[in-house]
Amino acid sequence: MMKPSMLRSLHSAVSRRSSHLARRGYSSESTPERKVVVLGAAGGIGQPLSLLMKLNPLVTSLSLYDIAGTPGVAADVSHVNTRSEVAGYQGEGELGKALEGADVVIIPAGVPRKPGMTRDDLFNINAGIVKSLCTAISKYCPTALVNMISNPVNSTVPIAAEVFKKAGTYDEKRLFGVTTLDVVRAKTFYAGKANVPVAGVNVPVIGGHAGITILPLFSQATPKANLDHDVIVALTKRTQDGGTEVVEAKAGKGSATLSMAYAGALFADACLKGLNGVPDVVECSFVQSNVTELPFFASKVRLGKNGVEEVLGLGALSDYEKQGLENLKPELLASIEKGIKFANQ
Ligand SMILES: NC(=O)c1ccc[n+]([C@@H]2O[C@H](COP(=O)([O-])OP(=O)(O)OC[C@H]3O[C@@H](n4cnc5c(N)ncnc54)[C@H](O)[C@@H]3O)[C@@H](O)[C@H]2O)c1
Ligand SMILES: O=C(O)C[C@H](O)C(=O)O
Repeated sequence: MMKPSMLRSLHSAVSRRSSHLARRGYSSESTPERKVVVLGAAGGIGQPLSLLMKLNPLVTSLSLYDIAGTPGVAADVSHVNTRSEVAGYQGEGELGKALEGADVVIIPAGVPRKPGMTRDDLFNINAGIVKSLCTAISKYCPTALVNMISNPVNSTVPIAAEVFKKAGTYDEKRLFGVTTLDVVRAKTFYAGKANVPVAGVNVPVIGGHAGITILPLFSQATPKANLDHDVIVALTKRTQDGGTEVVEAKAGKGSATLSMAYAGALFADACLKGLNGVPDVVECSFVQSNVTELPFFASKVRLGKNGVEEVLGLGALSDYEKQGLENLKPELLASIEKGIKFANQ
């Protein structure tokens, strides 16, 4: 028989734990049912991302779709003893069922780069894939938050917007280009140079997701460090070339998959927390925007119950960053216009 004092301390430990989880948006009593769909779930990103979403206690239903290979991935992931139910769907005939009732749809479907390619070289194949998947989203889950990972993000997000507009389902608050990997890289590289613990580092990354359109704002990085200008220039270039660094190291076997799965899981988790009403969820993302004259732009975004609650301004930029911002605009605009044109052909 447990003594009353022991019962009291057990009870207070449990309530401390539940209020800690509730603050992080994880309380099972207050957490609604959430369905997350991964399109391209059998791929290099899709598989580890599916596992990470299975580990997320905010997810109750995990739907894994691909043109092939999903029964195996779903069977494998479904044995993990966490909250969500897992279902695998394979082939276009099952896409509708995969999407129905989705709260968040994550799209890592499409081909990755090989050495020597730009992300734009993927346009011809991936634009068509994204167009058909977004057509299905507008039909089967028009109110889901869409997390676009497929490259070139600078064009695939505008393609998705046009598809949704044509279907009459476009809500700019619900469409996100996932640029979290740029933030993850900027944080890692900055922590190394500033010699600070990476867990406490924050670096906003604005613009887009390709080469010079990726603009990390190290002048706003925290904790502050007095890094020389040439170090900032090198950090900026390394962040912009982070994807290429991985593509070259993989030598023809694809691009970032594990770090991308991590970044995609972080961003989807932020979307779920926003949907669940957790306050002050802020992440960088490539969204419809009027912070510059470009129609889509990555910056800090506050996430809420309807997706984007507020697109935050850029804050103060250094002269180097101001120049970087002007330099990226023509390329980013051309990629956005290319996507819009493709979707309207
Ligand atoms: N946003 C980012 O930061 C970021 C980072 C890394 C990679 N990416 C991009 O993510 C994409 C996927 O990369 P990967 O390494 O996982 O590639 P991968 O080839 O390993 O996997 C892609 C998966 O997509 C599937 N697929 C193809 N057509 C499909 C369709 N119509 N419907 C559903 N699934 C389909 C394939 O069967 C495959 O399983 C690439 O375009 C890559 O450039 C983006
Ligand atoms: O670099 C790529 O092609 C993949 C991705 O966009 C990345 O940044 O790693």
